[in-house]
Amino acid sequence: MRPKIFIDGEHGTTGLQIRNRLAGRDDIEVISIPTERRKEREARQEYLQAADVAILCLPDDAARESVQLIGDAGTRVIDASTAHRTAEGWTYGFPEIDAGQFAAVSNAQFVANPGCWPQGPIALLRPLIRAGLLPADYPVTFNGISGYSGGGRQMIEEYEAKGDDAPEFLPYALGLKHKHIPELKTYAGLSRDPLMQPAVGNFAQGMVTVVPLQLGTLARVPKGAELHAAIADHFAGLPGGVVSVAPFEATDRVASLDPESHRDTDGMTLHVFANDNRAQALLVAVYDNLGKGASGAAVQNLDLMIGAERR
Ligand SMILES: NC(=O)C1=CN([C@@H]2O[C@H](COP(=O)(O)OP(=O)(O)OC[C@H]3O[C@@H](n4cnc5c(N)ncnc54)[C@H](OP(=O)(O)O)[C@@H]3O)[C@@H](O)[C@H]2O)C=CC1
Ligand SMILES: CC(=O)N[C@@H](CCC(=O)OP(=O)(O)O)C(=O)O
Repeated sequence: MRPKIFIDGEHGTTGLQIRNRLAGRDDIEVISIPTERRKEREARQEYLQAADVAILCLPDDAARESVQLIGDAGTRVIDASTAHRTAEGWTYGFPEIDAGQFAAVSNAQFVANPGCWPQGPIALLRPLIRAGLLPADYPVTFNGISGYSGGGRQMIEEYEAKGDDAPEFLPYALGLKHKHIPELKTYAGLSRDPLMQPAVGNFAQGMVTVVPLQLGTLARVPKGAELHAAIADHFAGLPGGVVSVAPFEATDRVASLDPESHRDTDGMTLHVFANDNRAQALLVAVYDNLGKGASGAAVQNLDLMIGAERR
């Protein structure tokens, strides 16, 4: 029997991208709610309970409601929203954070798909903290830029209406309380709240996240090559081949840091740049906010949960 997959919110930005990625697959059956009934509780409950795996591509409150509507039907869930990322009983759907996380996702009933922003900094910082090269209480700041599809249908409509008149680069979350901070802190292994400074650009898809490090403040100052080796060692040999680590290089410009360079891919590329004389380093992650940042990650988690070959 092919597993039945229901995408709750399949007409939204993340949902549509998941549907496109699943189109043409004959190992699963995607069940779709009639468009006009997509917000009716009873109809959603019927589909949520009939599915083997439900993928929630909804605002946080609606995602919580979906879990409640499933009740004890046994449906497995991948939630793309922020609602359950640090919640008890949920498995964090970023399999590459630990070798054992692939099996944890495969066996989980409830998988919280990661947020687009935290994924890059988590991939970069967690191996360094684990290796003892950065202390857990390091005062992390990170900045970055995302395509406007990160803001969902509403932001896409706003940017597309303005066209060239939309701002090229717009910092936001200036209240310093972005909803992704707890997730980043938890899975990077930090003991203090990181300072997050995101921006949105006038392009649809793609993102770059940058963590600058002032290493001179540490009791033992690691060299850039050590940081790179720790990150590269962590990701070497992990299944899936989704996260790759670029060679360590002394350079001022790298064309592949273009946030759109990973558009429509599910991969993530990590870079380390450093000036050892200054005891400074930059950790950089490049990916598609709708690829590894959302829909690509959801399909990767689905494949682990249903035991499908990675495509
Ligand atoms: N876009 C991105 O890069 C990322 C998004 N996410 C998360 O994924 C989730 C979906 O985001 P995104 O796809 O961008 O958002 P969109 O606004 O593009 O899509 C949300 C969808 O949910 C539908 N919806 C809203 N309320 C309900 C409800 N009560 N019942 C059923 N359907 C409902 C909307 O329908 P309608 O439009 O008709 O109101 C819409 O189709 C969010 O939690 C978001 O934070 C996570 C990582 C990255
Ligand atoms: C450009 C933009 O507005 N981006 C969104 C990213 C949303 C997202 O990643 O959604 P989750 O919180 O469900 O992960 C933001 O910063 O809120």
